[in-house]
Amino acid sequence: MKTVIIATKNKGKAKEFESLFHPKGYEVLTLLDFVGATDVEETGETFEENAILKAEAIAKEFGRFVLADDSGLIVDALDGRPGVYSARYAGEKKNDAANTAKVLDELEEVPETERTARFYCALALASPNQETITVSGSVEGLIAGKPEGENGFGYDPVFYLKEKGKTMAELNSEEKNAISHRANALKVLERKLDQFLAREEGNR
Ligand SMILES: O=c1nc[nH]c2c1ncn2[C@H]1C[C@H](O)[C@@H](COP(=O)(O)OP(=O)(O)OP(=O)(O)O)O1
Ligand SMILES: [Mg+2]
Repeated sequence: MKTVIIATKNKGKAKEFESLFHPKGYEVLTLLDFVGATDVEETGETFEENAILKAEAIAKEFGRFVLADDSGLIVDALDGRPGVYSARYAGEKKNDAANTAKVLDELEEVPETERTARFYCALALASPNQETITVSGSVEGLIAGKPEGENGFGYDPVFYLKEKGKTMAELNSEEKNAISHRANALKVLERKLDQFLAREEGNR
C-alpha cells in the first residue's frame, strides 16, 4: 500500500486524514507514529507559511515527501481571531475546551447575524526532491451560543452550519469529510497530486 506521512501531532486531524486517504488507497502515518520527531515551531504569519514550515522541516528530516496541515478558525467579529493562533488561543498549553470557551466569552454580546466565521485549512506537500505545493480550503459557518455535539475536535462544537441545522461536532465523520475545510483543500491538492508523485518517481 502507498503511504503518506502527515506532519501533525493532532489526533483529530490524524483520524480525518485516515478517513480521507484510505478510500484513495493510501495508508496514513503521522508524527504520533514516530518517536522523537521534531516539534516544528509555527512562527509564520499565515496558515500557508506554517503549513510550509511543518512540511518542509519534516520532509528534510525524513528524507521523503510529507504533507502538513495548518488550520484554524477565523471569526469576523473578532477581526479574524483566533486565526493562526487557534491552537494556543487560551494559552500555550493547547486546550480545545479553553479555546472554545474564550471565543464564546468574547462573542457574548454579539448577535447571531454578526457571528459569521470560517474554518480555513492550508495544506503543504513538500519533498527534498522538488518544490512545495500549497493549497487551501474553507467552510463557512456561525459561532453557536454554546457547545453542542461530541464528534470531531477543536472548535467543532461551536461551529454551527446553518444549512445542516447542526454544529460540526454533531456531524458524523463522513458528513464532516464531505464539507470540511480540510476535505475542500484536499480536493484541490488531488488535482496536483499525480504530477507531484510522478516527479518523485522521476527524481529517485
Ligand atoms: O476541523 C477542525 N475542527 C475544529 N477545529 C479545528 C479544525 N481544524 C483546525 N481546528 C483548530 C484546532 C486547533 O485549535 C487549530 C489548528 O492548529 P494547528 O497548528 O493547525 O494544529 P495543531 O497544533 O493542533 O496540530 P499540528 O500543528 O501538529 O498539525 O485549529
Ligand atoms: Mg500546530
